[in-house]
Amino acid sequence: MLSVDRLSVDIAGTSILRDISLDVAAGEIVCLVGRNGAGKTTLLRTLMGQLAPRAGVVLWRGKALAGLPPHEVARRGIGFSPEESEVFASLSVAQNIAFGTWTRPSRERPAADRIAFAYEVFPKLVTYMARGGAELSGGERKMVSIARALALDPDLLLLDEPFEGLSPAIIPTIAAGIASIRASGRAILMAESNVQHIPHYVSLIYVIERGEIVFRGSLAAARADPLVRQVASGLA
Ligand SMILES: Nc1ncnc2c1ncn2[C@@H]1O[C@H](COP(=O)(O)OP(=O)(O)OP(=O)(O)O)[C@@H](O)[C@H]1O
Repeated sequence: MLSVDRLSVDIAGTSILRDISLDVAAGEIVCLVGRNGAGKTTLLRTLMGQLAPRAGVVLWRGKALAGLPPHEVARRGIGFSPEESEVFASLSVAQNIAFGTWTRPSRERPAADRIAFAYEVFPKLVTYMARGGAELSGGERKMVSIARALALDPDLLLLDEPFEGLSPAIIPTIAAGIASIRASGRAILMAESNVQHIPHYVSLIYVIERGEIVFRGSLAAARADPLVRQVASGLA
């Protein structure tokens, strides 16, 4: 479904990602693990078309994404919830979630159905619909951010550290939402710096260190790997 082949990205003349190769199959949950500054956000932003690679190929359903702007990448079925959530403070929760649905018209699934699915994933949001974006906790903002991405009906959802900075009390709610997204058959590529946050049903782990993939394997293999133990926090 998504195939990344030897992707390299420079920012302001500095090499940030080098020769990244990675695959996500339909319906799979793939986790990109690495410490802060390893390059996880840079990779997700490049996949979304927010950064241009220096070299390499990104294929989505067999077609190159090179040069497409972020809204075109989203139209092709890739959604993104950034680490900072990026909820619009001046819009209500309902407006934030509906925002942009017109950019992905679909005759099979009208916007109302896609929005309804987003509320099914995070039922608590129904009670906050009228609340302003500026009046939300970090966990509520995270739910709105993921729900907004879901309302565009992505087949692949990119989640950048969805648990980062959240209160422990809200983490199970976000984890349950991710589980229901997975149950709906959508694929997820999730960046994470803490191995304890990785769902046990993850299909594949990639570990990124200083802009390079240094490990690819199962969660059990990752937990047993001495190199992974050095670069990923949360390993017991
Ligand atoms: N706009 C930028 N200008 C210069 N350097 C940048 C820029 N964006 C990212 N970097 C650098 O690229 C490297 C990778 O950053 P990135 O944000 O991708 O890491 P990360 O793994 O997502 O970590 P974090 O969780 O801390 O965001 C870091 O060294 C960072 O300082």
